[in-house]
Amino acid sequence: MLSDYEPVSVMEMIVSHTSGAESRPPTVPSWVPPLSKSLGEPVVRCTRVKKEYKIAGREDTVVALKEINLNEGSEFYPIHRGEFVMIRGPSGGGKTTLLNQLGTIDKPTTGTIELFGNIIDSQSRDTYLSRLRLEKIGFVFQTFNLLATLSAFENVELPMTILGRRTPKECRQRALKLLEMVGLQDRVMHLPSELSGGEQQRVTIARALANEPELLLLDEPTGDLDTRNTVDIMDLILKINREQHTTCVMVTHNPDVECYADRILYVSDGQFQKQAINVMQNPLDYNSYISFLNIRDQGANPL
Ligand SMILES: Nc1ncnc2c1ncn2[C@@H]1O[C@H](COP(=O)(O)OP(=O)(O)OP(=O)(O)O)[C@@H](O)[C@H]1O
Repeated sequence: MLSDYEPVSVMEMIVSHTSGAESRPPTVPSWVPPLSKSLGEPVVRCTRVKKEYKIAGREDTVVALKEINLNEGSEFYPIHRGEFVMIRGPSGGGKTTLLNQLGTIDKPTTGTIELFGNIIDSQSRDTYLSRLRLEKIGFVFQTFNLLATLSAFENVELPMTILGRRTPKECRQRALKLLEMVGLQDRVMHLPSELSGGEQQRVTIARALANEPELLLLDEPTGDLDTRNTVDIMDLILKINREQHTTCVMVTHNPDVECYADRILYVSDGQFQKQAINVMQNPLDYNSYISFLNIRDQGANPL
């Protein structure tokens, strides 16, 4: 579906730079510095990462990622500490496969991923990957994935108990603090089924932050939410990104939330097709966001 990543989005109207293999002007340097805010050092790199899936009962494979690069030698530069990157592109293009590689849920068939100095390749052991995941990465999915029989509080406390770096008292205190941070101090003992969709996603975010991850991976976190909750959740993610300098990588189909990212990577046919860098710096409040979308829908450039 071309419309999924062709220049129709909010970001495309406010973007300062796009690049694509076929159209890159010769003046664009191979390494483009992030423009939107002061970022830290490079923390995530991909070097010739290829992912092939074997299909049961068949000889051929599905190539979901075709030797992608996210490093200094490529026009798609590494992800920097504190950067907010979105991944967009058509269905089947390889977005979730890429997120799974960055999240150590899956290993590349060939090539290497570097995550905060840790190298991942086809030989990486599952115990090494799961430890990395527990210590460094927080996940937020579209479908919340909360444990149904545990309260909001217990869901947030659980990853800290598993990691075992805090005393039980510290785990409890931190779980309460995180639930307060996401605005759920009055819903602490509620089960997931007793919470709205937006509230459940807040619990998921609090849980993802429990072990102070360096990388927050989000797969369509607003996919099941209405516009009001989408804005609230995006504001919360942005706050975490800005205030705690947590590096965020988010897959989305929604062009209307692109304005929250520092950089958008467009993935199609298993490759990065282009990237856009946001120079607009202003998170939008709900009312300006809605009028922004209305203006956009009327076909006028809001700027
Ligand atoms: N476990 C698997 N086994 C075989 N093929 C797979 C597997 N997972 C994904 N694929 C294939 O790899 C390609 C990329 O899939 P992926 O889920 O990464 O795309 P996507 O961009 O996230 O799509 P969507 O937006 O629909 O979620 C697709 O052709 C898909 O059919």
